[in-house]
Amino acid sequence: MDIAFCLSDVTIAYHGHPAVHHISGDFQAGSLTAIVGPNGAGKSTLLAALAGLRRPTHGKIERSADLSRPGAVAFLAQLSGINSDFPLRVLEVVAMGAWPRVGALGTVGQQEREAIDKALEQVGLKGFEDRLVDELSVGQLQRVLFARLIVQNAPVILLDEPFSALDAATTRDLLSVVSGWHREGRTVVAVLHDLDMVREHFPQTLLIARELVSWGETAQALSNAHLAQANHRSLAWQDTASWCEAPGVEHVHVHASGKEHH
Ligand SMILES: Nc1ncnc2c1ncn2[C@@H]1O[C@H](COP(=O)(O)OP(=O)(O)OP(=O)(O)O)[C@@H](O)[C@H]1O
Repeated sequence: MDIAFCLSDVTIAYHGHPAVHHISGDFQAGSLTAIVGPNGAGKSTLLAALAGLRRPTHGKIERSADLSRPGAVAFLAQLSGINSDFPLRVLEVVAMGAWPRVGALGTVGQQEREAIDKALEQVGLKGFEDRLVDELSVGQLQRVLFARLIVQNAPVILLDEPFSALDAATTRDLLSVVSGWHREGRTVVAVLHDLDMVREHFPQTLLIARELVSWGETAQALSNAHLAQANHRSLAWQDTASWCEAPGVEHVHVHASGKEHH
């Protein structure tokens, strides 16, 4: 089977403190994977690195060759609202998904317009085209951002906590979009906290607690032993930060007192 991302000994540090530590493994093309772990486990950091927004401090992430074209890896950051000094309408935000094909200054043609209409219908927002996005509810905004992802039509889609703060109906609708992407053979990776949802809808799971705890079929990856191990590690880093022996990572040891020791 083809590999979408190959991680070799990936460490990502902020100011010398490793947030992701020595992760190795592959994301198979066409897989649907949940990234799970305690708060501060490095999930968002790892996802941002897959998106190419963060460079590993040590080790490397190789992408399959077909993912080098612009827009081939779609990324949805944690929901935080859209900040803009000028009013953006739903249609304009969804049309941004077509930018990798038409360019920032290009015109959206008939074919793209049809894709936008179809995407809005799929997320239940037909008729919302002219609404201002900063007047939408959190759930409606997330539907708009999913419509943008549908229009982008990327082979790889990365989602950071896509269902947090959403009601049951919105979650169900957007989960079915994710399942559809999986059926279409796209590679989907999502950071999630709801383990029941992961067990029901995500065949693969990567459990991280700064270091890799488990990665594989969800039932196995989320065994009680693995979850206990992840919790144990998170308690440990709340006490003292771990050392990183990777070259290029400054050795800083932070004690519970907050004092740094180099
Ligand atoms: N931009 C940054 N600068 C410095 N430290 C950061 C930055 N982003 C994250 N960190 C630190 O890296 C560690 C991992 O953070 P990250 O957000 O990746 O974890 P997470 O597993 O996604 O957490 P959560 O479940 O709470 O969202 C944390 O200790 C965090 O404080």
